Amino acid sequence: MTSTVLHVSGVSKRFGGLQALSDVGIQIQQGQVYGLIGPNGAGKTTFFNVITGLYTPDAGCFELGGAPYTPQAVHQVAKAGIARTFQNIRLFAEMTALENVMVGRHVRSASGLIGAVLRTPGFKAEEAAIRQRAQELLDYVGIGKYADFKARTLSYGDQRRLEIARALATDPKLIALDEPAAGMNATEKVVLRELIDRIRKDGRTILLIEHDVKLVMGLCDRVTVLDYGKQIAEGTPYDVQRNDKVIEAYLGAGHKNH
Ligand SMILES: Nc1ncnc2c1ncn2[C@@H]1O[C@H](COP(=O)(O)OP(=O)(O)OP(=O)(O)O)[C@@H](O)[C@H]1O
Repeated sequence: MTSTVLHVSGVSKRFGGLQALSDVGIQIQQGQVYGLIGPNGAGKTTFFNVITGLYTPDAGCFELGGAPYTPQAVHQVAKAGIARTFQNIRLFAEMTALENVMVGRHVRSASGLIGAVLRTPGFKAEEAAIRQRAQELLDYVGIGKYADFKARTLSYGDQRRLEIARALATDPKLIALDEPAAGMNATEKVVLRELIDRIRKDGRTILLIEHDVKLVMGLCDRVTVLDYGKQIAEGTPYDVQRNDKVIEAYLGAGHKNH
């Protein structure tokens, strides 16, 4: 039986005179990789930012895990169960890879800030468990041997994998990846694809914005295509690729062909 992890409908967002999103909706089922594609400026990042609480929409209904969900402050979004990565990697550059993942895990910690400041026994035990889990996640994404390296010293591809480990550390209902393959070379993309596939096989649900259409088509169960803020197609990669509006949006005048 499938269950809906994220149900979003009627999302609109205007920036001054620009309608960046008009009545956009998606439904993501448990265990799916769901792709969001579209030419430059189509509204993908805006949609992502609305779902993850960075932008307040002008309209829209949201349900996460079957319950009403209001994407407001970013930390509330993480607590509600959506973890995201960013187009421009956002790691704590001077912290180690392990510490970066531990920060993600603290979203779920019980002893909280007071426990951390007072270093209560409960906090220390929890800290050890968080450390162990963080190491497991680094191993899982394939960079366990870099646990003690500062994040800024890792290669681009490894930094992206570290971001994914940090997102997984929050035990999210949905993991939202914003252009995870951006700037990667062909070999790194293959490794990334394997990793996303593995995350899916382990029962996680993924929303993916990606410019690399080949990657999206190879990975996703369903895809939504945006163009000028409108949803021009939704369906399986097979169907979407053959949709006339999609072909026009990607190849038509005024758009850069990806
Ligand atoms: N904070 C903002 N203020 C004003 N306009 C914005 C803002 N964010 C996005 N826009 C505009 O909204 C439109 C959609 O942009 P968005 O970044 O969501 O597109 P995108 O599909 O993610 O593009 P890209 O593929 O280039 O990342 C663009 O015309 C953009 O200039």
